[in-house]
Amino acid sequence: MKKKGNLFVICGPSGVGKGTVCKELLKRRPDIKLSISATTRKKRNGELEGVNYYFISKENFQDMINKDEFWEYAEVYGNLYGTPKKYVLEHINNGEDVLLEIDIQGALQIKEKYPEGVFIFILPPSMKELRNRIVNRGTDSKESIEKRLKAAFREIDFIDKYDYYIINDKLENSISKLISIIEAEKCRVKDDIYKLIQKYKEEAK
Ligand SMILES: Nc1nc2c(ncn2[C@@H]2O[C@H](COP(=O)(O)OP(=O)(O)O)[C@@H](O)[C@H]2O)c(=O)[nH]1
Ligand SMILES: Nc1ncnc2c1ncn2[C@@H]1O[C@H](COP(=O)(O)OP(=O)(O)O)[C@@H](O)[C@H]1O
Repeated sequence: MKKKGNLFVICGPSGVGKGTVCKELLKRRPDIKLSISATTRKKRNGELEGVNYYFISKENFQDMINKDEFWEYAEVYGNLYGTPKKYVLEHINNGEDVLLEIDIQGALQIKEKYPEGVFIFILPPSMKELRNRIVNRGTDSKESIEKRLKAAFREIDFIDKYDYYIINDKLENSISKLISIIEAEKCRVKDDIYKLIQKYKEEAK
């Protein structure tokens, strides 16, 4: 059986820089596969279909739920978001590492189904800076910003569900930390190590 790839799940409050960190990571590590989620949220200026999300109608989203095509899905800030199951499982089973950028409700569902996933929480340097980042991004209404900031406190309370945290202060440092986590996980002693040990034993015969 082929060695499975790792699953990395990135979470954190809106505006903390998850998208920015993931984008930068993938530039440096094109070997990592990013799962593109489906959402019923409206496309923001500059976002692209099939790059940021698959932007679909509520009816199509429901259709995907009915066909059991999501690995997880949740309602976040009034819109539906889901991880298409096929892409993720195909790549993991093919030995490739997969990155998910999802909310806490989704992360908890994945943790149930796939506890060997690596759960990483991105924290802001301060709540003041978090607000600045959401405001300066310029993509959200005042109401949407308040919704996101309130949710930030609720999400932070789940920190004990995660394996790692990264304070996204300087982007460069955050990327280095994330790459260190990814590399460390590749060296974790897991079931597949026994096959290698067996091979060593065979060689020594
Ligand atoms: N459960 C779940 N959450 C998702 C998925 N895709 C994105 N999200 C989360 O939905 C939230 C809103 O994302 P988005 O609309 O891009 O807004 P932003 O976080 O303000 O940039 C974020 O917490 C994302 O991590 C998904 O497939 N499943
Ligand atoms: N390390 C950082 N330092 C300063 N600004 C950042 C950093 N990371 C991201 N940003 C900025 O913060 C804003 C929110 O980032 P974004 O990636 O959209 O967050 P999220 O995906 O978590 O909602 C963007 O304007 C982005 O350029």
